[in-house]
Order: sequence, then C-alpha cells, then structure tokens
Amino acid sequence: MAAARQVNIAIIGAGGVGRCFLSQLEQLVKRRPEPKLSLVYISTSKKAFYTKDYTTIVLNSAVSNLASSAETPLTPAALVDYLTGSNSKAIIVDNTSSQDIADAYPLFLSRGISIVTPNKKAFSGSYKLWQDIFNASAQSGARVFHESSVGAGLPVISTLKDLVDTGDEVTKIEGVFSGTMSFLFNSFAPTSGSGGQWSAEVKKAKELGYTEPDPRDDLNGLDVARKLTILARLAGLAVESPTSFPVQSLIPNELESVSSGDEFLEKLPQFDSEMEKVKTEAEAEGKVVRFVGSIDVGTKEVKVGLEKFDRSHPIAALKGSDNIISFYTKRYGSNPLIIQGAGAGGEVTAMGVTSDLLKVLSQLS
Ligand SMILES: NC(=O)C1=CN([C@@H]2O[C@H](COP(=O)(O)OP(=O)(O)OC[C@H]3O[C@@H](n4cnc5c(N)ncnc54)[C@H](OP(=O)(O)O)[C@@H]3O)[C@@H](O)[C@H]2O)C=CC1
Ligand SMILES: N[C@@H](CC=O)C(=O)O
Ligand code: NA
Repeated sequence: MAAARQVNIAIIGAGGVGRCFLSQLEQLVKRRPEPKLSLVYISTSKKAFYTKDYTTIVLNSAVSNLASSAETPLTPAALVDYLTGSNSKAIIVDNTSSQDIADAYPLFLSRGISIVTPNKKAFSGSYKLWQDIFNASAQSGARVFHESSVGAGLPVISTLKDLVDTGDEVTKIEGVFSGTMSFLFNSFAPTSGSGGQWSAEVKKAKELGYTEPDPRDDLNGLDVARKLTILARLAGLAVESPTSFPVQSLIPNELESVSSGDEFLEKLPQFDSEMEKVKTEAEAEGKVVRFVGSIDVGTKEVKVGLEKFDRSHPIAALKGSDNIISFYTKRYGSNPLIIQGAGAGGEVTAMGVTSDLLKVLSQLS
C-alpha cells in the first residue's frame, strides 16, 4: 500500500489567531486523514520548536513545546532551507503582523512553498512587493491565499476575486472594514442609550483580541487603509501604499509619539473628552458617528475616516465587531452585493486561514 502523501506545515506566530488556527488544524486533521498534514515548525518572535527530521509535532502539545523550547526562530532563508530539505510539499502559515516575514514571501514562493495568512503587510506594502509575490507564485506554482487579511473569515477577498474573474465591473466598494472600530463605535456611540467611555472600550477591544498587536495601528486608521489598499489592488487600481490616500487618525496629537502601545493605553483616558465631543456633535444632528472607508474605482478615490449616519442606517445598526462591505458592480446595479458579520476575533480569523489552507491543498499537484 502506498504511504500517505505528507504536506509539511510551518506556523509562524502563535498569538490569538495562531492558537485558534492550531486548534482548527487539530480538528481538520481528525476529519481529513489525507494528505497527512504534518506540523514541523512553530515559532513566535523569540522562540521556535521544530523537528530536524520532519517528524510531526503533536498538535495539542505544540504551544507547550514552544514555550519550553530553547531554540530561536529560523531566519526566512534558513526556514526555506529547512522546509525544502524534505521531499514533501510545504505550506507556511504566517499568523504574525510582521513586515519582515511579509517581505520574505517572494522568497518562500519562489522556492515552491505556499503561504496562507491573515497578515495584511505583504499585500498592502509597496506595490513592488505585491507584484513580486504574485510573479513568484505564478512562476513556481506555489499558492498564496490571504482571505483573513480583509474582514477576517468573511468571504470578502474570494468574492471580489470572483466578481473580477467572471468579468463583472466593480465600480465602488464601501463599508466598515475594522472589527475594532466597529466594536468601539457600536459600544461608545450606540443607536440607543448613552454608551461607554472611549478609552475603556479601546481596552476591551484589545482584551477581546480584536485589535492589532499594537492598538494604535487600528486607531490611526492604517489597518483600514491597508484593507482598502488590498481591495483596490484586487479591483485593478495600482494603489502605491496605504499612506497614498487620505486616512483620518483617531490618535490624540499629544499621544502621537508615545513609545509603546501599553503607555498609549495608560494615557488615553486623559483624552476621552475629544471623542465625547465628536459623539455629541453627531447627536446634535440626530445621528451617530462611525469609522468607514470607500474605494471609487472610476475616480480612483480611496478614503478612510469618520462619518455621521442616521440611526436607522445599516452601518449605524451594526453589532459587536461586525463588518459590512458593499460591492457596487455593473451586474448588481444599484443594489450592491453586501457581506456582513464578525470582522475580528481569533476563531473567525483562523477560520479564514484554515479555509485558505484547504484551498491550497486542493490545488497542490
Ligand atoms: N485578531 C484579529 O481579529 C485579526 C487578526 N488579523 C491578523 O492576524 C495576525 C495575527 O493577529 P493576532 O493573533 O491577533 O496577534 P497577536 O499579537 O496575538 O499574535 C502575533 C503572534 O505573532 C508573533 N510574531 C510577531 N512577529 C514575529 C516574527 N517576526 N516571527 C515570528 N513570530 C512573530 C508573536 O510573537 P511574540 O508574542 O513573541 O511577539 C505572536 O505569537 C495579524 O497580522 C493581524 O492583523 C486579521 C484579521 C483579524
Ligand atoms: N485589528 C483588525 C483585525 C482584523 O483585521 C480589526 O479590528 O479589524
Ligand atoms: Na475575509
């Protein structure tokens, strides 16, 4: 009887999303014995655990093995040498928000290693990096999927690709693209009742695992700008970077230069009155304020920031960390295709990564 085909998995990043992915992988392996998915490497920024002979790491011991490991992470080049030293195909699961790891994608792909990831940095960095990634994938046949880089596990990227690939003409994309911002405004400025204190809600969003590792990356609008950069590029606009269009930041001027996310969270309560003022101004017009983004494909205009909405507007009525993303296209006419649901959180984000892994497996020859 032929031996089961093995596919080696290397996980970089074992935080909120990484750990949820590990447990989803464990379930997947139980449901699908073929091909044999073999975790051979796992790392954080400081530690790594891997098997020199590609023996499978027991999935429910991976985190404790990593915690007690004395090994440091392999450099991207060393990780490539390690993974290509086996006869099996390899897939890297990048669960970090690291730019350095993202910059190594062209190298991984050019050496035949596929990638699945929720990390936005590779696809929203320079346009050259975007081109290098997809050129390397096309040349080697290695796959790259990043569904959870926009709207967590919601089928946003796959839907946009399907619209474009089937020849529809996307004219506008708009909505709420941040789970953190959605949670913050839904709880700080609800459609009924008085709402919470801004800085306390920011802390809650971090505790719930919605924010970026540094919550300033959400509050400065850059996280939404990254998502819009990715969607705009998929819709055919060669957007150069997430800082090449107007992005409104909610970081108080006085806190622009604090050195750490923790210091920022500590000092933020001193500036709660700034956001209270924004909320009161909207209330005076009978409206609520929300953080939104839009891409006008025809005019090439991309923008990110606060807008006021009537309380009955679907954007005003979102709950929890929900995203809502509307695609206006030629085929769909004036009634857009709308995707709505949780846009942040470990399990829903890992779901997008796991479903990407299944896509890679279905396409590996
Ligand atoms: N949380 C969410 O709801 C969503 C998250 N995402 C994306 O998922 C990714 C992970 O987010 P999340 O799990 O919440 O973040 P966490 O901060 O919880 O985890 C990040 C992990 O990455 C590790 N890491 C960072 N840099 C490196 C590096 N250079 N090499 C190896 N490991 C590294 C960290 O290690 P250490 O602890 O040592 O720093 C940590 O284990 C991010 O890109 C985020 O944007 C996307 C959609 C939704
Ligand atoms: N911090 C992000 C996580 C998902 O991309 C968000 O809040 O949306
Ligand atoms: Na998604």
